[in-house]
Amino acid sequence: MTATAKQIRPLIAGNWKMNGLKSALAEATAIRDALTTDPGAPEVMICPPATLLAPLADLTQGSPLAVGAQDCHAAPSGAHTGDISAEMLRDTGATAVIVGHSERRADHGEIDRIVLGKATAAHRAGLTAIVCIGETRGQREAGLTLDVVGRQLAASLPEGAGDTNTVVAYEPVWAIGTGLTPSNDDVAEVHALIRRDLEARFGAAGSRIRILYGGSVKPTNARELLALPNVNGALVGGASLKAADFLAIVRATA
Ligand SMILES: O=C(CO)COP(=O)(O)O
Repeated sequence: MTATAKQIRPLIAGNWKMNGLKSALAEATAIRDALTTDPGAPEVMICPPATLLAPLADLTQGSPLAVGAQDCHAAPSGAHTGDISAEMLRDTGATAVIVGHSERRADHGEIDRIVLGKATAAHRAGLTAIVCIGETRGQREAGLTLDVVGRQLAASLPEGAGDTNTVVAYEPVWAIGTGLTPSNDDVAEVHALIRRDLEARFGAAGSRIRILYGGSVKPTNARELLALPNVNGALVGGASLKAADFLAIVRATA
């Protein structure tokens, strides 16, 4: 049976990217203090830079605000200067890690095989892998969106993916940080494709894996985007840096 949107608890995750000195913890504290533990409330997560993972995890311990990282190495330990393993992230108190963000795909040449290794590492360490996929502007204009997204999804998700350890984030590259978003129909079309592929590969678990939309989600457009079929939450960049904006997006799931 296909799970309905109502049965899937939405996730609103903030990706702070390379933003946030210690002073940013004040925003996280404001977010933490505004969250409720209502069963109907969405799950809420902040993914700060690695330097803030441990202090944020301390700050949010026992609260409804979860902490995620932005990247991990595929290996558990070893000679990889500057890298951080999924096990080390887990050790900070993080419970999730974003892998395959388009900025890492572009800046660090992370192809699907590398993303797959990182998602596998996340699972090995007991973290939820938030696996990002999405087309560039050129690919959309060439009519390749569904091909690209389908291919990235198939090649980036490990065999052991399920609804408790995996979240998929659809982030059209051209919508990130630009103020542009796809039309509602276009978002719904891509999310429907992702859902079909997840169900075909993972069966019942595939119907429960959360599919987030990301790319210029703001308080002004969140309610509309979050109401679309198979949109089970949002991965928020710029608007997650200010508590008031982020909380407005959290409330838009109601
Ligand atoms: O890349 C994003 C989240 O991972 C989206 O960023 P913006 O919300 O700033 O467009």
